[in-house]
Amino acid sequence: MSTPIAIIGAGVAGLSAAHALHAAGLDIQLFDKSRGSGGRMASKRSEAGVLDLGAQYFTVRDRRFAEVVAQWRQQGWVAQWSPNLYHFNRGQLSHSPDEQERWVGTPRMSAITRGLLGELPAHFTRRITEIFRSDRHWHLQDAEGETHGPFSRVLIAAPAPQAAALLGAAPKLAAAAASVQMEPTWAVALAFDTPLDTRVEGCFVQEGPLDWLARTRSKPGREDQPDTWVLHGSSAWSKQHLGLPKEDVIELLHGAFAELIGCAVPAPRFTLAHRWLYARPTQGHQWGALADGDLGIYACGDWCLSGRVEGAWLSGQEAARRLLEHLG
Ligand SMILES: Cc1cc2nc3c(=O)[nH]c(=O)nc-3n(C[C@H](O)[C@H](O)[C@H](O)COP(=O)(O)OP(=O)(O)OC[C@H]3O[C@@H](n4cnc5c(N)ncnc54)[C@H](O)[C@@H]3O)c2cc1C
Ligand SMILES: NC(=O)c1ccc[n+]([C@@H]2O[C@H](COP(=O)([O-])OP(=O)(O)OC[C@H]3O[C@@H](n4cnc5c(N)ncnc54)[C@H](O)[C@@H]3O)[C@@H](O)[C@H]2O)c1
Repeated sequence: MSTPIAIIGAGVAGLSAAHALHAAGLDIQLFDKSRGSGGRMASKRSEAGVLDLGAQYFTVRDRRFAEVVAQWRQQGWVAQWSPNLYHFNRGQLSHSPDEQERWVGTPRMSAITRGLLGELPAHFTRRITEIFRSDRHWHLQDAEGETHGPFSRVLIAAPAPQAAALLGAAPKLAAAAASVQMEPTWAVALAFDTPLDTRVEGCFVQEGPLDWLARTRSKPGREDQPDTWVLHGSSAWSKQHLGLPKEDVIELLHGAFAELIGCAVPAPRFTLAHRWLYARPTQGHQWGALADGDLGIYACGDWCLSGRVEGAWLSGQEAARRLLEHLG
């Protein structure tokens, strides 16, 4: 058996790379600090049903991504979501229909990464703290002090600040990753016993604390869920309120929601808040992926491209392509 390749991060980018490398006949091993796969496209099980707290949907612009999404659709992992869309601007809630195709995982966003993970070898609840070389191979150290290896190559598929911290052995790559600023997002879920009397199913919010809100049961595969809403704070508001206790975040975003939604909003029977520290890069890049073929270190993630699900998937493909190219 050949020496395997380590992939740190089992979000869309890491799993995209894992798939491409596995398909090329290479042994890979995935490591993630969380309890499961998905990263920022994870879904949380709760007493109010499954909640998509991170990525809400994705769009498709690239031909290669379109091909893979067609396969995901055939496998039953995704379906189109055509919400009744609104936008909120200058104190006005307005209907805002468009022609854009939007896709969601079914019956939850994490169905995609769960499908991609399949039977691939993965180690969860393993926060990697260091990558070091010994005997011409790479080894990983985790937060519990355990070492993993040997690996022939390492591919880091974590958000830029977390990738930068692991790229000490490749200073140029570390500097590029460290130059990427990522902004936080507070996410709040609210569940109501009585469905809200509104036609809104998704809303882009252009002022105030909120950035986006969505009605979970308007998404395919979630029709039977209670009336649950996911609200996202804007980057500016989330940054400003980064250290606020969750109860206060829920109260403030619930208040902003009640003010703009245009119908009576009773007290929710269930609430939840989640803070995404590295939610989105402040700007997109055209790097595809970062690579040092001589060292055998690669980095990928949404921050190497568009800061969206599509960008993450394409970046994983690009990292795998460059790794395979170096192998000859
Ligand atoms: C609130 C929110 C809303 C969004 N909405 C949309 C949307 O509607 N449409 C869209 O296209 N995109 C959206 N996005 C962006 C989208 O979720 C991301 O672009 C995409 O999921 C990023 O995938 P990734 O694999 O690059 O990174 P991630 O999903 O962040 O995966 C990185 C993985 O690395 C792991 N990790 C990090 N450090 C370590 C370490 N030291 N050791 C081990 N594991 C580690 C993490 O646990 C994580 O699982 C949203 C993001 C957020 C946060
Ligand atoms: N909160 C976060 O941390 C985070 C991180 C990454 C991406 N996102 C969001 O993910 C979405 C994905 O982007 P995309 O380009 O794939 O999707 P998209 O084409 O649906 O939306 C892109 C942007 O165009 C505007 N827009 C689109 N349709 C609109 C409509 N009908 N009415 C009014 N405005 C409209 C919105 O400002 C929206 O943010 C974006 O909304 C983005 O803000 C959020």
